[in-house]
Parts: sequence; C-alpha cells; structure tokens
Amino acid sequence: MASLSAEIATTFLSFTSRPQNSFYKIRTTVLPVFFKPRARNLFCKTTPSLSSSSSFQSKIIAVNVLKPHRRFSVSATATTAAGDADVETMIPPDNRIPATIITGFLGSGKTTLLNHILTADHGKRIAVIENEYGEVDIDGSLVAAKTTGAEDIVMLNNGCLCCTVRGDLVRMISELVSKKKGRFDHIVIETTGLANPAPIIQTFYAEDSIFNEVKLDGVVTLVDAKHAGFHLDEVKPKGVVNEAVEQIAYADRIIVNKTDLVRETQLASLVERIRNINRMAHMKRTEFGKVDLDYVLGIGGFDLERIESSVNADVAKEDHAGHDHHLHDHDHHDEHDHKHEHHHDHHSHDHTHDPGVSSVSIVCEGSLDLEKANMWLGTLLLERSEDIYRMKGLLSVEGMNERFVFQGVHDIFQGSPDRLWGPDEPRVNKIVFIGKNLNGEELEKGFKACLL
Ligand SMILES: Nc1nc2c(ncn2[C@@H]2O[C@H](COP(=O)(O)OP(=O)(O)OP(=O)(O)O)[C@@H](O)[C@H]2O)c(=O)[nH]1
Repeated sequence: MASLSAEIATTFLSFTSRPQNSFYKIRTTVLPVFFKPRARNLFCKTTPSLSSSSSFQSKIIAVNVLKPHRRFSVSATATTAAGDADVETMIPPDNRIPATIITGFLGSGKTTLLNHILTADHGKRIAVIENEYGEVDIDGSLVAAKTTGAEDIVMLNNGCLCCTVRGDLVRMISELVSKKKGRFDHIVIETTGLANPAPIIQTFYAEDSIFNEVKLDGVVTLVDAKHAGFHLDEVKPKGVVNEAVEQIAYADRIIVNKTDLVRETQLASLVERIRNINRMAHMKRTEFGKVDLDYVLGIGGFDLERIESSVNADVAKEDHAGHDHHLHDHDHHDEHDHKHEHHHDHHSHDHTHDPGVSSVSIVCEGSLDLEKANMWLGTLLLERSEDIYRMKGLLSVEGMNERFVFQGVHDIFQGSPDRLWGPDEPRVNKIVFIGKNLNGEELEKGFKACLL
C-alpha cells in the first residue's frame, strides 16, 4: 500500500513542488499494484464463439465544407499567486487529437449515429475506427455506403476483443498518427455492442504513445429505449459484467435512442434508471441518433461543467432533443419506478436495483491536506479500484493556487492543475464516483477527513 500511496503522492506533489516558470504537465499514473493481468481479467468477456474474429477497421473521412476546426484544449496563462507577480506559469494548450468512443448495446443505433456524424456538415475530417465481431465487416460497409470522400482504409484483424483490444487499438491509433497526422481532426471509435468500454478508455491514459498524441474527448453511449430495460435487468453469472450497465456507467454523454418505439412512461422510467447508474453524464433522447454534432464531438475530456452541474443538480437535468413536453418531474413521481434516492445537503447517493452500479457525488468547501488526500485516495484505489469505474474531481488543495482536476478509470489515475482559483471564488471541491457497491456516506466521510 505504501508504494501505491507514494505513486499518487508523487502525482500530486509534483505539481505543488514544481519549479516556477515551468510548464505544467498532465500526468498519468498507472497504479502498479493493479496493472496486472489479474486486473485485466475484469474486462475479459466470456463469449468465445464471437471473440475469435473481431476486427478493427479505420477510415479517414473528409467532410466537404471546411470550417476552422475546434481546438479541444485546457489552456490557461496565469500569474502565480506565489507572490511574484512577474513570474508566469502556463498550462500549455492541449493540441492533441481528440477521440470519441461511441458505445452502446447491440442494435442501439451506434452505426446510425456514426453515419449522422459523418454526413453532417461540420467541416471536420474524421478518422473512424470500428471494432466488430465476425469475419464480415458489416458495419464497415454500412458506413462506407453512406459516406463520401473516404481517404484511406486500414484493416486490422484481432483476436479476442477484450484481451487484445488495447494492443490493437494502440497499434491502429499509432499508425493513424504517424502516417496520417494532419489529415484528420478527430478520431471516432465505434465499439461492438458487447464491448465493455473500460479497456478502450484506459488505452488513452495508460499508453504513453497514445496519451502524448491523442486525447480522449468523450464516451458517447447509445441506449435502445425499447430494449435497454431488458438488458439492464439481465442477471449475469458472478464475475461477468453486464455490458449494458457498464456502457452507461462509463458514459460522458448518453443518447436514449429509438424513442419512437416506446411510450412516455416507459421512457421516463428508463431515463430515471439510467440517471441512477450515471448521474454525471449528460443525457438526450433521440430518434435515429439525430443530435447536434456539438453534443457528441468536442465534449472536452474532463468536462468540468458537467461535474459541476451533476453534483449541483438534485433533479436530473436532461435535454429532450425536441421533446420538451416530456417529463418534468419524472425523477420523483413516476409511480412505476421502484427506485429511491436519498439526497443529503452536499452529497448524493442513488440506490438502484441495477447490479450495484451507481453514482456518488460529494461537494464541499475547504482545502485538502495533500498528505491525507494521498493516503485516502491511495488506499481507496488499492482496495476498491475494480469497483470504481470512473472518478472525476475538481479539488482545492492547500498551498496550491490552481484548481486540481483529475479523473480515474479503475486503477488509472490522471490529474493536472487547471486554472487559478478566482480571488473571491469559494474553494469548493467536487468529486464524482461511478462504480459498483459504492457507499456514499463512507466516501464522503473519508473525503471530508482530508480537509484541513
Ligand atoms: N425505429 C427506430 N429505428 C432505429 C432508430 N435508430 C436506429 N434504428 C434502426 O435500428 C437498427 C440498428 O441500428 P444500428 O445503427 O445498426 O445499431 P448498432 O448499435 O450499430 O448495432 P450493432 O452494430 O449491431 O451493435 C437499424 O435498422 C436502424 O435503422 C430509431 O431511433 N428508431
């Protein structure tokens, strides 16, 4: 445990003890204790009949109208508050290529959304990476049929998705970057319907070669409004993940698709259920994946705004994509819903009947004792990293003039300083956990014990 805590301490401490006038670096820490095959077993799916022949395919799609493409960056120039007004510290602009993961259960509308993205008028050149089971690349041809201007096609054949996905994805992204850099602005990865997105997400943080060039912009999860309830209900054997739940848990954006196929009460109940699993993600309802492109591309990784609203909102905020008349008070008044929520002043924990996956958010003012925070987080990840799917936070650390933002995906932890705290800005910590069997009260107690 000591080495684990030290690892995290290094991450935090390196920022507080950095030399002045130097660039801050974004750091990734892969906690060594868990970064072993044992941990990866978590992501292995037991679908041998399907797993032997999944494949990746990538295309670069040039979209006709060229507008200035968006930069996805966290950048700030600020004077240090260390008393020396002449010394400037800078967070370098993040010019890495953004990547979006589109996931969702079989038939939820991933390819439909992808086609919508590729045929929309946004001026971005998009490299598409598809991961598909089976010898026949069905999605690939569906996408190809609907798009024009494909510059390049690369095919890769993998073995088992879950065990080799990282290696293949790393190779594919590296190849795209080394050979085609400058010819595309964004990477979109469509996973298979049975994929657990965790290893794909982790690829972006755990592999230096990827992390230096490509930035995970967001995870978009499609949910089939008609069938999702059934998949969420599915009881899996012990140790086998329910992919439908996982896909929702890891999302930054959730698109409840196929709303034309269900009644409002069914939809409201599903939305409530999704919200209970993942309170952090933004949610929209659609037919045929029709969303504004800004909603899925250019989410901006950490998405601090989202953290702020998710922890502030006791009533789920949801965009209705043209369904403004739909539910308003569904969170609390759907009589068909058996879930219940407990909201405390600054901490919310949602109980759900889905296999123990829920969100916990903590908001509190004050500054953290770095050493205590390191110990707490180190111990927490040591003991619970398998159950903590995602973790995002915005912290006020004693002696640090910038907000410290971080996120974790199981055992992978990454953090960096953000902008300076404003002179009159309350130093409010915000932290969100999504995972299995989370004990909100315990987490809150542990966190608050680290405050000075
Ligand atoms: N009624 C209805 N059908 C839809 C909607 N969105 C997609 N579909 C249809 O649903 C089917 C599956 O959509 P896809 O986009 O292929 O779904 P997918 O998630 O890529 O499927 P897999 O690759 O099998 O995982 C297609 O026939 C789509 O035309 C919708 O909003 N309403």
